Amino acid sequence: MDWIAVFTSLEAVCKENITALSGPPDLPYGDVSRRLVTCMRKIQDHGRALEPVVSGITAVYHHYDFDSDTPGNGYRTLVKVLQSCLLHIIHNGRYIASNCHRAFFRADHNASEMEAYGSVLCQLRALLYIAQGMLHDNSPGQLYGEQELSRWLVREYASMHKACFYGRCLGFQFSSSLRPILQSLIISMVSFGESYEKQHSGLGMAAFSLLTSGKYVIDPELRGEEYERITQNLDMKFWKSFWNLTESELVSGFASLTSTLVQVNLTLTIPPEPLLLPLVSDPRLSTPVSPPVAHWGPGPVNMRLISYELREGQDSKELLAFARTEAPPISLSLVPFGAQKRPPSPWLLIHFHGGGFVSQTSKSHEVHRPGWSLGWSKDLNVPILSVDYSLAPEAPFPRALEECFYTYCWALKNCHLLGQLLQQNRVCLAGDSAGGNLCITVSMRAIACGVRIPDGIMAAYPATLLTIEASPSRLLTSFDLLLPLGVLSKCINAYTGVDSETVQPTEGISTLSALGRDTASLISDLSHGASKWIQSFIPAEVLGSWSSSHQRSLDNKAHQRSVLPCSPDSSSGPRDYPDGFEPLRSERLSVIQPHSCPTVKNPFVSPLLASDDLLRGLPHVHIASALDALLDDSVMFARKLRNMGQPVTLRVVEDLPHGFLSLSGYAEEIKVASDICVERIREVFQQTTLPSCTRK
Ligand SMILES: CCCCCCCC/C=C\CCCCCCCC(=O)O[C@H]1CC[C@@]2(C)C(=CC[C@H]3[C@@H]4CC[C@H]([C@H](C)CCCC(C)C)[C@@]4(C)CC[C@@H]32)C1
Repeated sequence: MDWIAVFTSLEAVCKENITALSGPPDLPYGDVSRRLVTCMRKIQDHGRALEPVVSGITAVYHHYDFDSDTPGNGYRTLVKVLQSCLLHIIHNGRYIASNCHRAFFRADHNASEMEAYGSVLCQLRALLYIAQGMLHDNSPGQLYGEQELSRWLVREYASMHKACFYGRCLGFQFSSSLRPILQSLIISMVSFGESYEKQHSGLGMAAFSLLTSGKYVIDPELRGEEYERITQNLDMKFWKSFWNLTESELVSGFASLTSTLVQVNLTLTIPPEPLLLPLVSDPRLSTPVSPPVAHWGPGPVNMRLISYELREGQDSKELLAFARTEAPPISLSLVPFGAQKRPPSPWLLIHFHGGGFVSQTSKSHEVHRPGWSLGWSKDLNVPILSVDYSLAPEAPFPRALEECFYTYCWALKNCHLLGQLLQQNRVCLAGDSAGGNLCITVSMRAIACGVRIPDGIMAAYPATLLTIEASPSRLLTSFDLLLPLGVLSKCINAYTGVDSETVQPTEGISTLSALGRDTASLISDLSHGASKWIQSFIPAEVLGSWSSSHQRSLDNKAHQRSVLPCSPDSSSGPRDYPDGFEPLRSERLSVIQPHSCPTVKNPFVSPLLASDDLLRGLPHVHIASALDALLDDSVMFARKLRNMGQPVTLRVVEDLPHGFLSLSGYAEEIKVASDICVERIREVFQQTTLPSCTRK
C-alpha cells in the first residue's frame, strides 16, 4: 500500500472541502457547512498525526508474520482497518467537494456520514498509539506482552466511545458485500436486546423485535448507541439466547430452505461406558478411556451424524439404538427408490462447533447455508460427526473437552457404524473459534493418552490463548461486531468456572433444550460484580461527571492520574497519549471482568501455553484466520508449531470477520474462504503418508 499517496490524498481532500465549504456565503446549508469544516479540520489533524505512526508500524510489521508468504498479524490488521477508514473518508470527501453546490446535495446526511468516519478515525488513532506502545514494550517478534492486561488498558477500553463503529460505519473494514448481513445482524441484536430487557418471550419477543427494528434501520446513531449499551450491560443469558437464535425453529426453518439436503441427519446419545483403545506404541496393548466425569460424574454425550449419502452402517440397529431423533433420522424420501446404500467412506470428519464455549449446538452449524457442516458433507461426500458438548457456565472446563475426547475415541472404535471403513481410514477434526480450540486440545489429549491421533486438524479462527493478554489484534475487541471484549471476558469466565456453579443436565434433556434453561441465577451477580470492579478504579466525582455526550472528548488526563493508584502498570500500551490528543469517551463504562484465574493458563485451555512435549506429535494443523481479534492467537500458535518442526499451515482470509463460516451463503468471499477450509480437509484425507493409527 502506498501510504504516502493515501495521506497526500487525505490532506488534499481535507483542504479542498475546507476551502469549498468555508468560502462562499451563498451555500444554502450554513450550519451543516460549519459542521463539515470542523470535522474536516479534525480529520486533517488526525491524518497528520497518524502518518509517522503508520510509517513506524509498517516498517516493522512483517517481522510478526508467520512467514513471508503469509502476511498477517494484528499490526497489519490495525493498519488495514485504518486504511479502509481513510479510503472511505477520501471517497466521501471527494464526493462532497464536487457536489456541495448542487441543488440535490444531501448536506445533513453527508455531514453525519463524515462525522461518523471522523469519530472512527479518532478511535483508531488511539488504538494505533496503543499498538505503537506494544511494539516498543514487547520482545521482538512477540505479539503478546509478558504480563496480563494492564489496568491502564482496561480503563481505556472501559471508557472508550465505541458506538461510532456500530452506526453508519458498521462493517466498513470488511468486504462490502457483507455489510447488509452485518447490518441485519446488529439490528436484530439490538431489537432482540430491547425486547429481552422488557422480558418478552417467545412469539411476543419476535413480534416486539420486528416492530422495534424499524427505528434502528432509520437511525444508525441510535443503533450504534444501543449496541454499545447492550454489549456492555447485558448478561450472559442474553448472549446465549441471541447466539442460539439459529437453533430456533423459525430461523432454522428459513435456513433449511436454502440448505443442502442430506440423507442422514441423526442425533445420538452415547451412554457413559469406559472404552478400551489400542496403544499406538504397541497396538497389542490397550488403554482405558473413561467417560466424561468432571463436575457431576459420568454422563452421556450427545452428538449428530450427518451424511450426504446413506452409507452402510448408518442405518444399522446398533447405531439406531443410540438415536434420539424426534424426526425420522434417515430422510428416506431423499434416498432414491431402489438405490443401494453407499459403501463405507474411508474418511470421517469430527466437528466441534464454536459459540464461545457457552452457546450453539451442532444444529447451529447444520442447517446453515451451504458452506458449513451440511454443505461440507456434500462437498467432501464424507460422514460428519458433530459433538453437542455441554456448555458453560453450567459445564465449565474440562467437561466439554472430556466429552469431545470421549466422542473422538468412541468414533474410532465405532467407525463402521458411522459409515466409515474400519481399515486404513482417515479421521480429521474440524472446528471454528471455540471449536478450533477443542480440536487442538482433543488431539493433545490423544497424544497424552497414547491413543491414535487424528490425521489432521482444520481450525478456523481458533482461540488458542484464553488469558486476558493484550495483543494488537485483540485491540479489535474494543469494536468487534461479534466479539466485543465485554462479551469475550464473560465467555472466558464461564468456561474457566469463575463465578459460576455447575449444574448437572437433567436426565433425558438434550443440550438443545438445556439451552433454554434459565441460567440467570448462576450468573446474576456477574454484571453487578463487574461494574463494581471497574468502578473501584474510578473516584465517585469522576463517575458522576461521566455521563456527558459521547461526542465530547473528556479531558481525562487528570482523571487518569487520579485513578491510577501508582500501580506497577508496566505492561503493554502507552501510559498516556501524545499531548493534545484524547479519544472520544463513552457516556457509560464497559463491563469487563478480567479475573486472573489459574485455569486459563492450563495448556488444555490455552494450547499456546502448552509445553513442547504436549504438542509434539500433533497431526498437520491447518489454520484459517480472519480479520479478527483472534488472529494473533493463530499466528503465534502456528509459529510455535513451526518452530518445533510440526506440520502447520496458516491462511489469513482478509476482509472477513470472526465467525465468517456461520455467515456462509451471504457473500461470495465467504464461499471462497469456506472452499479453502474444504480443500485443507481434503488434503488431510488425501495425504499420501500412512494414516495416524499405523504411524508410531
Ligand atoms: C483492550 C484489549 C484487550 C485484549 C483482551 C483480550 C481478551 C481475550 C481474547 C481472546 C480470548 C478468546 C476466548 C474465547 C473465544 C471464543 C470465541 C467463539 O467461539 O466465539 C463465537 C461466539 C458465537 C459467535 C459470536 C461467533 C461466531 C459467529 C456468530 C454467529 C453469526 C450468525 C449468528 C446469528 C445468531 C444468526 C442469526 C440470524 C438471524 C436471522 C438474525 C451468530 C451471531 C451467533 C453467534 C456467533 C464466535
